[in-house]
Amino acid sequence: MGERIPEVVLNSGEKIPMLGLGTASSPVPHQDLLISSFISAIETGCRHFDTGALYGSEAPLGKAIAQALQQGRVKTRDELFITSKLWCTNAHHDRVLPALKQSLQNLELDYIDLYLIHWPVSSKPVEYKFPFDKEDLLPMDFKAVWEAMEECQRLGLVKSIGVSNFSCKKLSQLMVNAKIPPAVNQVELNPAWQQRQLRDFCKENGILVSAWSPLGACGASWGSLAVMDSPILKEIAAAKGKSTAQVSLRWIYQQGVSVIVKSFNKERMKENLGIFDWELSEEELQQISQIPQQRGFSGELFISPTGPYKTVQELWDEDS
Ligand SMILES: NC(=O)C1=CN([C@@H]2O[C@H](COP(=O)(O)OP(=O)(O)OC[C@H]3O[C@@H](n4cnc5c(N)ncnc54)[C@H](OP(=O)(O)O)[C@@H]3O)[C@@H](O)[C@H]2O)C=CC1
Ligand SMILES: O=C[C@H](O)[C@@H](O)[C@@H](O)[C@H](O)C(=O)O
Repeated sequence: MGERIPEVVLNSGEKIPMLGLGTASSPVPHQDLLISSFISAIETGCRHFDTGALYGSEAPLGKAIAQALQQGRVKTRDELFITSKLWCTNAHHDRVLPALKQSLQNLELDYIDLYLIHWPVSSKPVEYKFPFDKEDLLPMDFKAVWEAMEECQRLGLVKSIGVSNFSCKKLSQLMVNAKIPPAVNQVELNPAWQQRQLRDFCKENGILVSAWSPLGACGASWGSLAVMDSPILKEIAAAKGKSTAQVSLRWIYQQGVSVIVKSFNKERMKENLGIFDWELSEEELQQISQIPQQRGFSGELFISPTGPYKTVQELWDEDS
């Protein structure tokens, strides 16, 4: 068992580990590699796993969980925190529950801990394909989709519900009719994209912000080295005898944001867990606040002349 990972209590009353293993990778590796990576993550002490209908990692994660329980690496399923996400094609009132049941079947689980609306956009309920055809993009009926998400929680199939890639404005629109507030908003967040306005808004509304691409997705086609090559982060890392990745992950955690970091390498998994027994000083935090800000994932994928968002400004609402 590695470093004890701190937990916080969500507005649902459920606890969430403040660091989780991201499982998205493109292309999707062989299922056996994914299963062994997830077993390794459990061995290093990771208990929070982030997947989604989009990722192709639900089934191997389910197999890794079953193996870990059978091998006694975790005593009960309740020790784990499993997040999955509703994809755009199923972001329609009557398709939410069937989509969740499909994810539960893939994961071989009776419930998941957190279910997120993946993007604030629906698409025609055609057979799943990715990349999707932009003419299939549709406005999301926040009220109807969120009512269906709330029903999933009331049925006990999910412990907490939330969103991903929602701006302050879109969160406000969703919360107008919400009977259950979103517990989490999972967004791109790292020292090169600090999302201060969104963090302040979510804190005021009791919503936990969770950071995706905390290392700038340095391995993804659309990712960047803005984090891993940051002179400020590298200088702080050298002075503290930590890695640049650890400084980035620690900075995120020290903002009260949970971290979803992907690594399929056991040594780097261990490295990423080593962020809870030291801290960044006020001076170091001040230095990091000076890092030039640039969103990594533009969201162009969801922009269409016939879609709900015709510009990235309409998607992100100028959050910074
Ligand atoms: N809600 C959403 O829309 C989105 C959610 N996500 C979630 O967030 C997760 C993490 O974000 P992701 O975009 O994957 O990118 P990350 O910022 O987590 O970076 C992952 C990359 O960093 C490498 N890496 C990991 N640890 C280290 C380290 N200590 N030192 C150097 N390199 C390291 C990994 O390589 P290696 O594996 O070889 O270690 C991988 O190539 C995703 O897997 C997914 O679960 C991601 C994007 C969007
Ligand atoms: O949607 C497809 C795009 O790759 C982008 O959405 C992904 O980064 C996805 O959000 C994820 O969760 O990894």
